Amino acid sequence: MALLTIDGVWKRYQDHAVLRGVDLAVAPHEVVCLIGASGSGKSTLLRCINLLETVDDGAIYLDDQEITDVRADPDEIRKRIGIVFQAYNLFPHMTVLDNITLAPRKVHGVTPAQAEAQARELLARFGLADKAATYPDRLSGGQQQRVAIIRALATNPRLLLLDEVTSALDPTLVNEVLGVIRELKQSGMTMILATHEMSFARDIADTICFLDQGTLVEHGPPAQIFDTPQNPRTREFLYG
Ligand SMILES: Nc1ncnc2c1ncn2[C@@H]1O[C@H](COP(=O)(O)OP(=O)(O)OP(=O)(O)O)[C@@H](O)[C@H]1O
Repeated sequence: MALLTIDGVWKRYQDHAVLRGVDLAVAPHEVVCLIGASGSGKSTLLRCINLLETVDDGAIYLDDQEITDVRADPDEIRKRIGIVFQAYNLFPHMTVLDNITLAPRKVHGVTPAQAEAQARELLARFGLADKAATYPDRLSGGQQQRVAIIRALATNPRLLLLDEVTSALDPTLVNEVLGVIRELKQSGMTMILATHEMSFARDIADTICFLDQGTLVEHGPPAQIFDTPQNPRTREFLYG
């Protein structure tokens, strides 16, 4: 059974259709990478899944519950779907620990002691145990992005969405964030990533989805999409 099902999703801004009937099923523990030119709709699709955008047509299901239903509670859904952006968006006036525990405490009713214990466990797991009391501006970009990923994990999401999480980083810092993503894959986390890094996508994805002007043109295992793309638009995008 799919963990996430995207069923005929359309998104329009004014008259411009940014997503055109996207269908996709994501299995538990699957890692999906969205690739495609700038403006093809990768971020918009992630934002629709996290309910940061409303869909105009179609539906999205998480564990068979329609999350795009108007009666669904966005806060409850977002507890189950973490999202991390290119710009880490940490709160500058809060320590690392407070950034991580904020949502579990304030939105999800976890006790401060429980939230702190879990945050410290995650910090230790990702090599940042000594940064709990540090403010974001004292951290490198790679460390800030790792904290942002930990913050998204702090509500124990079923699914993690990662939108170009290495694009703002100095190349030397990219690997530490990619390492975190690899470790999450090993631990069985279901993830959907939007990325421009083809070698990373090939390395980490179970499934590559190629989006072109809002249409999911082709999807399949990395070897199939990169070595034997079936659609001429995929070939054009990958090999010019
Ligand atoms: N709030 C908005 N209002 C109007 N148009 C928007 C809005 N958000 C996105 N768009 C448009 O939707 C299209 C898809 O954008 P989106 O950011 O999803 O693409 P993307 O594939 O993630 O691009 P990139 O790789 O550059 O991040 C673009 O044409 C963009 O200009």
